[in-house]
Amino acid sequence: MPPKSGHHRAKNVDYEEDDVYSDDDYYENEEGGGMTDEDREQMRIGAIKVKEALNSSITVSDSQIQEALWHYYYDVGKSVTYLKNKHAPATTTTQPKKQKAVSRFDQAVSAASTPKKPETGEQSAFLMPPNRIKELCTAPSLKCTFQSRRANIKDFDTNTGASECWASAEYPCLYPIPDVMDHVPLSAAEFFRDTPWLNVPTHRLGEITVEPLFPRGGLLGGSSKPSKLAALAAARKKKQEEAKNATSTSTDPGDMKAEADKAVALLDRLSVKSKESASPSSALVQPQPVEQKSAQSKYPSRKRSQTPTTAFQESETPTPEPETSAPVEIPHLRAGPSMFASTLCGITPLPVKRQHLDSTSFPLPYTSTRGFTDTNPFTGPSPDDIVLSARVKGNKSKPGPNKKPNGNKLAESVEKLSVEEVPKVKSKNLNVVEEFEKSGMKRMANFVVIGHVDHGKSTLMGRLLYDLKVIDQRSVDKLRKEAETIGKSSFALAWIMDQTSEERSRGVTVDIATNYFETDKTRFTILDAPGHRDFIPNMIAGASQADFAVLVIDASTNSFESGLKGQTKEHALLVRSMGVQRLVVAVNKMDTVNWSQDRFEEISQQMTAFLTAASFSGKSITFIPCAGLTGENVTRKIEEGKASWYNGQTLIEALDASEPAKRSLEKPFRLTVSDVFRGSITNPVSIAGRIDAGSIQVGDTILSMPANEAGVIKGVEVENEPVDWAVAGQIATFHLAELDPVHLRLGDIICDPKKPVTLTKSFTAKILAFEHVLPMGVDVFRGRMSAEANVTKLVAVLNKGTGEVEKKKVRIVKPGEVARVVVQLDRELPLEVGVRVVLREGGNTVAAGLLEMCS
Ligand SMILES: Nc1nc2c(ncn2[C@@H]2O[C@H](COP(=O)(O)OP(=O)(O)OP(=O)(O)O)[C@@H](O)[C@H]2O)c(=O)[nH]1
Repeated sequence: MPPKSGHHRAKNVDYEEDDVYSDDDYYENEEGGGMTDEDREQMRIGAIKVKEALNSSITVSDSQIQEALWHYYYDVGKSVTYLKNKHAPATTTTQPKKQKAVSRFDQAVSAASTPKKPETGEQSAFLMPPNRIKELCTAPSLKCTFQSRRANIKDFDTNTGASECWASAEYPCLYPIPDVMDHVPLSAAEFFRDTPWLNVPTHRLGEITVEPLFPRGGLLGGSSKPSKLAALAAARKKKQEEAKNATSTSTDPGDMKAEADKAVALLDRLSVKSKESASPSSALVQPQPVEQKSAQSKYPSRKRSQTPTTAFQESETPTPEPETSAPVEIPHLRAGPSMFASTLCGITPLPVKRQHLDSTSFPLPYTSTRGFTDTNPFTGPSPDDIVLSARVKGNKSKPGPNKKPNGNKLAESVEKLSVEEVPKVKSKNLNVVEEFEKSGMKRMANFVVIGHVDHGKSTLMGRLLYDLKVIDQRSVDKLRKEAETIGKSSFALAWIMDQTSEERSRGVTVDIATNYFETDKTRFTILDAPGHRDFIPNMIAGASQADFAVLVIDASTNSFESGLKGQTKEHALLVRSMGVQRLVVAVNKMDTVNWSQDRFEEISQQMTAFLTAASFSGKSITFIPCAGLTGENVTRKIEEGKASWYNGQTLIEALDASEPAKRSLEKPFRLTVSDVFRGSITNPVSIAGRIDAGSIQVGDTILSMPANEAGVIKGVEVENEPVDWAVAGQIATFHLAELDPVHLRLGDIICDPKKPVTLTKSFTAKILAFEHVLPMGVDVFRGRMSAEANVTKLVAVLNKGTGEVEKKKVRIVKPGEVARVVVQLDRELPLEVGVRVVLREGGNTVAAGLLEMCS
């Protein structure tokens, strides 16, 4: 049952006359279990394709096909493979080979029952009376191994009381025994009374192997996934095995097959810019071949994790693989016998020999780690030094007239023995704003790539990075090969951005992917957002870090239209209400419409009308025709003769023409946490995020809100290079000290402890309504932070242009209206005036707005 939308709730309200809407609107999304028209259409077409592909090779119901399509986001290939794997084995039971081997048990059972002629194609099927089936499946005293004797009940005939069953060595009993069997009394002993092998001596009886009676579940029946712990253990085990295998070069064809099977899992490791490679210290633990440090390593990207706990689990999972290049001497760690044991056993205890561990055996984590100087335990004074220096300080008599021994020396020295807290991380005490101005740093811009699912966002960004040589040819060739192995060759460029195996196998972006490139003028950060509506919260997190947006639209027939009904409009509205003013509209896949000028103009006109209505200024919107797959008009002009009607900018020129965003350098430091992870062995607590305001430098003390816990900035990295400071607008990584990761959550605000962000329980906001808003329950999103809340009061409807009050006593805010509302949060959030939030309800974006007052 899909969650109720704002539409639904609105229906129960006593409307004013002008507020009445047709019922069709309200139930638009309710039919079809929350499926949109577009979903239904995709489902219909997908089901036809799947049926064609299955080619009546296996019998699968429509609902099973639909389940598979839904699960795989309408990916026909994946759905067909899944259905084949899931249902094909049933046909193997009919293979004559297996049926030949009818066991004596089966013969006995068959003889005792009333046989029914097997149906065509199911020669092995035979009838078994229900009492027998029940005996076989349930009799606790029956000493038989059901691995070879399980009965599968295919169909139960209620008239005859007979079930059509077939014995199978591979398939467990798939259905519960029908209740009607309970009425047929026949014990196991009776059943087997005349069988010669009943008198087998007990010591020769076989062991019982109890197989689960019911299916373990899968896509269509419960979860077949292992628990997180089991998955973790399996991943560890797999990793260890891989490490073992890596040491011995095997040419066994079996190994090669196993390798092929693991293709998808390996993709992560083969990824050009994995999380591990992003970290200098992880490179230390797992040395990479020199050629892997190609041009792209300059701009490695990192996928964001969903939750901080996951982030930690994930980062802890991969255990450092042993270095295979140098033989590692395993130290003998077993302790010698104790004195007591030696006396008892009469052994002369050997002199205690200190274990000498050379640096290759246990490499110190900091031996070659950049930026370690700050964390070297010997650079600072030891605890003894601290006490000694405090003592010296305490004993130092201050010059001046007050220098008089008062007789109470002990009390005086204790008073003076205040041990000053020596910061573990030294600060250079820089004037960061001056440093920034002096640095002559290129201007910086972060842009979020938005648009409906599959409109080509990741491919377009992959192409941009490839053409700008951020990604080298070798890496792209590798990706292409890997994509081909799983039949997704058209996604090779998209894989530059989409790096998780889930994203790659499904062909769908799930979370924000970050990457960097620069032009002569600007250093850009790409935030590639997922297009699928299920991942809107992730898209919001990306949009909250952006200075401007690139809206990608698929120009191909029907795709633009279906995108309009889907996320094209929703994404555009969201970024606008989150403060984004500039929009580059990439009219993509122009190759599919033969670079038609008419199509480009049709899309431009329709989108201009919509975007200006959504309060984007016409001057801030640029339309660029392009084709990410072929690369035309991305960084190079369109091939001559293809689109002589267009002589405007390429995509990269349009990006470069964007005005740099204003940076609030002088404001108190604010950072929105978008990732929490283990940076390296020496940096166990690291966060990443965009600096919203102010500046920061190594050694600064920070406060994590809402936990209200202090910590110290131990290191800063911008684009994976260590730096001394960072300023507003930059997306950076921060290694923290003296802060327990339990106090960090995605979406938290890191701030200046002297000017901390306030915790808010209730706020007044100016919102733009996407759906009907009335006093209702909502989820408030800010970056990756979210909390349950209630819209408690509709204060007024405002004029869109001037913001003046147009109507008080509001009972409902209609879609498209701007209103002032009061929102009560279920828990305190670090929110301030001027912050932008999104209100969602039941998976739909209801409104977005700007905080005007917090309390
Ligand atoms: N013909 C053609 N196909 C393209 C073009 N750009 C992308 N595609 C194809 O469109 C499909 C989807 O591309 P993606 O880049 O994954 O789309 P996306 O918008 O990033 O998808 P999500 O991130 O999951 O929303 C792939 O099969 C691409 O090969 C193009 O310019 N021309």
